[in-house]
Amino acid sequence: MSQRDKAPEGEQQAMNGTEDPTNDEMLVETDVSDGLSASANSVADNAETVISSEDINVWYGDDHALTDISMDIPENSVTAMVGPSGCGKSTFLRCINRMNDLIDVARVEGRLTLRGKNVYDDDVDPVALRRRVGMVFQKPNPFPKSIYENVVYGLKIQGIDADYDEVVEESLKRAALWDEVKDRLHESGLDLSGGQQQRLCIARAIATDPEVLLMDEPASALDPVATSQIEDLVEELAEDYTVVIVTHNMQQAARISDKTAVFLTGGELVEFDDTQKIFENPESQRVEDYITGKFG
Ligand SMILES: Nc1ncnc2c1ncn2[C@@H]1O[C@H](COP(=O)(O)OP(=O)(O)OP(=O)(O)O)[C@@H](O)[C@H]1O
Repeated sequence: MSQRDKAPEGEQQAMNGTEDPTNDEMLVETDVSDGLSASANSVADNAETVISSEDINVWYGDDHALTDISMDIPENSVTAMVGPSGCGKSTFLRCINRMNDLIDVARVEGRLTLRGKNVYDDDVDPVALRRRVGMVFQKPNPFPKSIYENVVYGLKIQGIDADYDEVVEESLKRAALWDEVKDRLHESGLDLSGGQQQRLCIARAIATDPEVLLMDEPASALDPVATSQIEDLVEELAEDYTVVIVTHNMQQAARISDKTAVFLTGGELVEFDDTQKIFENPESQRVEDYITGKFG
């Protein structure tokens, strides 16, 4: 790993938020197609591909975690990654912004392009890539700083000159948090509720104006009200960003995503299609069994 691949302190802290203390997989038989929202399956046929994965394989040492993953993710949409624990969803997410570079034993092969450019080319700076591809983790992980400083953190460490007041207001508004915090911007981000902290992390991720937002189970540590706020927010964010979200919650995937990728044990992408198709009429029996909770 080269020096510049190393995450700055803040990103390293953010990495610490990836452990998975919960497992809310649907283990009972259920009809999740009821959750399909009006927005599901709404990606325009001519939507441009933003991320294209071509035969991506990932190994951790000798363990083959992802096998020949190929999919095209359209712009301004929500793509959900679902599948049982350990099937490689987070690993795939981390391929998109090269977070796997930070794991010494990880090896990635294949092509993964962002607007046509292979992010694994030698001339791609992973830090610059992560500016274009923001990430939000499972556990809200604001820094022990003020709300204001949390939002401008990425801009400051990257030395980006901007009207910080404007960025803070705009980012907090986009993250649906402004009204709740506008009078306490200089209080600690750690004093917010869990749901507010997660929206602060979303504001921090969008402050650097990325094109893509990766979200690794962003609501699984939150209560139902905060979860619902995050779901509404994700749908709104897809008007401006390409959102890729990992979730264990089938109803959440059905509610908020336009495309769904179903990974199954062994790091295999079994089906990738419009969310409505996956939940109402999947091609694969294994996918049908999984989404109806016949196996976890
Ligand atoms: N840093 C790592 N070092 C070694 N093996 C890893 C590492 N991260 C993940 N793995 C392994 O890779 C496989 C895929 O893990 P990954 O976390 O991507 O799955 P997941 O589908 O996101 O799981 P979950 O839903 O439980 O978060 C698992 O077998 C896991 O043990």
